[in-house]
Amino acid sequence: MIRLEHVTKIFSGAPRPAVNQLDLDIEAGMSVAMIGPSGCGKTTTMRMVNCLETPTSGRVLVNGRNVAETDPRQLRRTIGYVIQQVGLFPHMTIARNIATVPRLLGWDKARIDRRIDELLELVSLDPAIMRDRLPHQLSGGQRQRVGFARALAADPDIMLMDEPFGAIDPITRIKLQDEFRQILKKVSKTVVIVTHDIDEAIKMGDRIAIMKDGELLRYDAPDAILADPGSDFVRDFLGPDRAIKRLSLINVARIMTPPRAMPHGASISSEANLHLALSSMIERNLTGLDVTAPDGAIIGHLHRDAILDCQTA
Ligand SMILES: Nc1ncnc2c1ncn2[C@@H]1O[C@H](COP(=O)(O)OP(=O)(O)OP(=O)(O)O)[C@@H](O)[C@H]1O
Repeated sequence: MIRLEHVTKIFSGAPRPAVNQLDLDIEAGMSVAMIGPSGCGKTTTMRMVNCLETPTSGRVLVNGRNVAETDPRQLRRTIGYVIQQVGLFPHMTIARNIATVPRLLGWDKARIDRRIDELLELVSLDPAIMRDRLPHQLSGGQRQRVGFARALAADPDIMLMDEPFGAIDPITRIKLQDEFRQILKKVSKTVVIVTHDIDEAIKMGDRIAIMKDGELLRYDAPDAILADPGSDFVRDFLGPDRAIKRLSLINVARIMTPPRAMPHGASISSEANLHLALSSMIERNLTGLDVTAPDGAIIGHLHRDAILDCQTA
């Protein structure tokens, strides 16, 4: 777990602290999305966790140990770090890039080779095609997958991700968010992700930390924040469509009712969210949809009114 205790960071010559008296507890296995206006201290906070910045005062604890008393190189080997521009070594093959930390840890060649293939498959890249390529021979989305695989290589407990999808086109971005979230849940990592995108924060975070001027303004589950922003700043930050945003947190399966005798003829997956379901109904001018299981079988029915009722629940 990660704990920040009264952490303040003042850069020399700066008129005010970049991070001011920050207290934050992140339980093991939890994903936290940090969001806030540019310059509010998100990246500085994250960089203090892996010792790339040192707090002016206060303590940062990782798994109970004060990072100031830990060897920074050793610490960073136990923390995966993914950044926007990926930072792959340009003259090294994809395989060697992924092998960076395992090599530092002295793993034997066979173990490293197995891990490279396993990780490439995990991020949906074909090892036979990708292993020997150089970073410039990959698309931006593929490079981001490799950066993510590299960060996971030595199976760290913690993953720090600073705008990991910032440079990716919107369609690939949504796909990567879905995939990375699934992978991170499967391998149960503690995750801190910095983002500018509130939809990304809602999707990726079990909790959202909203910062302003170096201070933590709100730290709560996405649904709790969307249901009750608590301040004008947070309300404005979430945007005027927060009721619709809330729908993206609820799966169709949660409110579907048994299948109708007469199917609608238009369907949606039980794993889709209500935002998508409502959008699909509006687009097709329908009041309901059949709900299907992954094998295509109709397992339920979703009425538009049930979605609207959800908002008041
Ligand atoms: N190395 C540094 N030296 C001096 N000031 C810095 C340094 N790094 C960051 N700052 C300042 O600290 C404040 C917080 O910066 P930080 O990068 O943490 O913000 P952020 O919330 O991540 O911003 P953005 O969303 O634009 O990336 C800013 O005012 C920034 O100018």
